[in-house]
Amino acid sequence: NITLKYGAERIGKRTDQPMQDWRNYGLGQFIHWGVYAIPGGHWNGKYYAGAAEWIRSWEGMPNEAYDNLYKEFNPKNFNANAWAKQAKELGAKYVIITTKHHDGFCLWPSEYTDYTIANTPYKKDIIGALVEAYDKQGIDVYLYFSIIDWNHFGYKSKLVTDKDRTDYEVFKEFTRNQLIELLTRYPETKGLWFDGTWDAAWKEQASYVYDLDKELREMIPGLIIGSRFRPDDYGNRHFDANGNMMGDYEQGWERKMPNTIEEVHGNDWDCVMTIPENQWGYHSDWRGHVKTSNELIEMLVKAVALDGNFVLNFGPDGLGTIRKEETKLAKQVGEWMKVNSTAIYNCGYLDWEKQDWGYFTTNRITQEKYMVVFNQPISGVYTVKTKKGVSIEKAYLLDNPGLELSIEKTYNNEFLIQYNPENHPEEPFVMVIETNKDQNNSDNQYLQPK
Ligand SMILES: C[C@@H]1N[C@@H](c2nc3ccccc3[nH]2)[C@H](O)[C@@H]1O
Repeated sequence: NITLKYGAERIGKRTDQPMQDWRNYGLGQFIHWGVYAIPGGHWNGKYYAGAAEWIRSWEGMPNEAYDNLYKEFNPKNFNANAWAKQAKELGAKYVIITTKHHDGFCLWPSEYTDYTIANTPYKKDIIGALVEAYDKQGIDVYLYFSIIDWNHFGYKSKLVTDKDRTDYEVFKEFTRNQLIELLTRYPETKGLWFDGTWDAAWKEQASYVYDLDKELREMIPGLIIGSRFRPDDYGNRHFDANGNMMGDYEQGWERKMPNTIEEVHGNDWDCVMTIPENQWGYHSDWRGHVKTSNELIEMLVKAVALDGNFVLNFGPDGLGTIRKEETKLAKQVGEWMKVNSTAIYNCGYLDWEKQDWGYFTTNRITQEKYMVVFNQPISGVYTVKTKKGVSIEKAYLLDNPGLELSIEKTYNNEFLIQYNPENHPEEPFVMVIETNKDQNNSDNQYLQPK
């Protein structure tokens, strides 16, 4: 074990209520919005192949041109209540909103820079409007904040000269001021989602970030901050030199997912996912694979089945409209959630062997168990291997509890549930299974020894 001053503040999951609420969300919405939505991945008639929110870094986009875009930012179609209502219908329990992306443009009227929404034709506080609208829908609000800030003179990716260092000190205080400003203006914030913390310059700031982390957490009790914020004494991120996670949940799953429970190391985690292959901000020409609702639902279920949260990204256009492809998917996923969210909300990992037909989830509060089916077996036989002493007493479809499914028990304690629907289901469906243990749970005030 290596002695660290700035390593993991805790081993194992946080157990307080705010974190239990976070753990039980299941589904979240990411919003990437900013001046990058104006060019939407094109400039001077040329197509930008990278992620649209990175267009400033493209040699086809002169910095001068990009840095003046804010003077035409006037999203006349922006309607925070419409976005929040759509998120409610999607079934998102929380939202993560970009306050400032790598370009440094602030969607709130920060007093620490002129590069903000206050100095655009639109003028009004976008973050304030969104926080209020999502709060009204009962959707918890988290703020995304990029440490990388291409607009600030003091931002450096690495510290070489003495001047770099003195400039960077100014940048560190600017960053601290903006974060305190955000939590002061929006005390409803439940957490911060940091990004852009991979630079060498930032990785040298263990002591400053450790103190800033503490200061921010003291401002809002229960504040939730992931692993993509602090570096340890040696510049390690996410996991310190002893392999312990820093922060409250692992933020390493950007556009990718774990496949086994071992890969999540017993930590809470989120997967943040784009609908196209790699576009967070608005790109008017999505190329490559655009995920279907069934693909997104399977990712959501896989995340929950492995004790994580799934955060689906939306990138509104330069006028504040959520594009039709995203609206369609929000509706499709939302319709599925209306019928099946019982297997998502408050659910997590069940330590039974994964089967080919799909995923197990279990409700952390009621212990009810679910089978979410993506691959219907030709045989109509759904194999379930339980733990020793656990037998399946009952199985039925979540959306048709009256139709009990037949169960066969084999000699080596496997259970074969038979289900042959007349027609091929068009989308994933959920079976509920009840075990002898569940019966005991419901009767446990009588059966357990005094
Ligand atoms: C949540 C995502 N994180 C940002 C990002 N920038 C990256 C640079 C290199 C590799 C991965 C990156 N992800 C993306 O722009 C988006 O905000």
